[in-house]
Amino acid sequence: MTAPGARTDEEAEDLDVEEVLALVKENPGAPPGGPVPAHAPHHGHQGTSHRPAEHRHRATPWPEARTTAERAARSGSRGARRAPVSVPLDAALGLTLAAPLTALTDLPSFDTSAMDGWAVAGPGPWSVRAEGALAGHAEQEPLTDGEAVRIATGARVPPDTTAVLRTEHGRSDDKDRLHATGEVVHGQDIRPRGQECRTGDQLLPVGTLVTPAVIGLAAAAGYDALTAVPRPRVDVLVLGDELLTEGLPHDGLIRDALGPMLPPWLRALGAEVTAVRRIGDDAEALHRAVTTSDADVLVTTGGTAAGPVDHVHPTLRRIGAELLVDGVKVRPGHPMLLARISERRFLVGLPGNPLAAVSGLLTLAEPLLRVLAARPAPDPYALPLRDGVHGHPYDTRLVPVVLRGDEAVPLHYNGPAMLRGIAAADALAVVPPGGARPGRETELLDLPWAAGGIGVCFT
Ligand SMILES: Nc1nc2c(c(=O)[nH]1)N[C@H]1C(S)=C(S)[C@@H](COP(=O)(O)OP(=O)(O)OC[C@H]3O[C@@H](n4cnc5c(N)ncnc54)[C@H](O)[C@@H]3O)O[C@H]1N2
Ligand code: MOO
Repeated sequence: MTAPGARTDEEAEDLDVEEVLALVKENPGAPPGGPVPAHAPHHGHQGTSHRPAEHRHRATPWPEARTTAERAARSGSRGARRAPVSVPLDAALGLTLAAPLTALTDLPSFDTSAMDGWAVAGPGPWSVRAEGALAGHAEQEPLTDGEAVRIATGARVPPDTTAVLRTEHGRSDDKDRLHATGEVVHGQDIRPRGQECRTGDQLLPVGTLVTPAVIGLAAAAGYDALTAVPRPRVDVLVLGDELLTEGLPHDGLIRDALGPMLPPWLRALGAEVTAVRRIGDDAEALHRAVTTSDADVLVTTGGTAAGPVDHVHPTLRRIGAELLVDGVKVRPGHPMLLARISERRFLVGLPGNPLAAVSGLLTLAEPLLRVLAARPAPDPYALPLRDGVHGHPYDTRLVPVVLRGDEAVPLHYNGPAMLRGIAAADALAVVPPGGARPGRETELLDLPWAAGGIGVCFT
């Protein structure tokens, strides 16, 4: 039973963000307490008040939406993942190993000098051979006791070498005999064959993300190509008649922010972007684009809500797609959706409001693409919020933050239609329903260019 004056869940879901903020301020008992950053107010249609009640109740809680997206990518006999392929080293950055990296050679593959100096045999002084040993050159004759040869770092040490004497630790007398200026330890500055690995040793397991260092190790270990999970192919379909691809906004037309933003972001999430198509608000063109694409994942932008030209739901119904997520209890971005359009193909519907699209990207596309690309899940982490953040009563909020020391600082300009906050952000804070007080530990979603910065996002 509902207490007099209290709002029911359904009524509260009907609140738009401005109303929710007002409600929190009016009620001193409601969290969060303390000062609240002056978030820019949200304008336009924020709420679900225009949507039919049965639609609202299908909205999935935010954490569950993410696990649904992961599960969808895993379902089926071998999951929806593409079969492993052999990829040349220079194209493998950001992929995941589908076979262990096993050494094809000993490393080093021969006994090597670790320093520039002389290879020596037995105790000094030594007579020095006329011809030196350079890296990459033919093997030298064995040394005999009392003999030395000039040697470069990385050169093969001649057979029967007992030590390498660094240039700075040797001097020649007037008869051109070489003396050590200090103690010479047997084996010093020789890298023995197989010191790092033997042929057949496993260097890295299946599932390793291919970083620049992995590419370097693979090359050193004899590989020309790697067996890897290919990037899932993604077509981006940008909906909306109001969008310009260049110049200044005019006459009610605005610049398309998502067409330029999504491809590099999707690549950072492990995808290969195979096409970016501008569809307009044309149901037939959307149907054609969806049914003729052979991408693994279609990402649409806009057209997810219930307006007269919102064609995503009708198109999914027309092709008999299975809606796995139809609305998420998250602000911004709640009309986002995930559908299975055939056994191994998916459609992620991102809302048109740009920050709402980012929210959909990180809530649905990130887990889906991560599993399809066989990337490891990032370790969840949390930091205290420096300032309190108002929450929605029932929905999670994603709020751009910068990381300063051990704190996350919420940014202004976090309205659904704004990119100003996220463009300056290091991460998105996951603010639970009800909000967060200053100092509260809050889960953070890293942005791909902020996390470790290995640059896979820019490939
Ligand atoms: N009756 C309802 N109206 C709205 C609801 C609702 O539940 N019922 N939800 C609101 C929320 S929340 C959001 S978010 C938006 C989502 O709308 P759509 O996904 O249908 O997107 P559009 O209507 O096409 O566009 C919304 C907004 O975003 C601008 N936009 C679209 N594409 C781009 C782009 N590529 N670059 C920059 N800006 C873009 C577009 O011009 C609109 O201003 O719906 C609310 N309404
Ligand atoms: O306002 Mo809507 O929550 O998705 O951006």
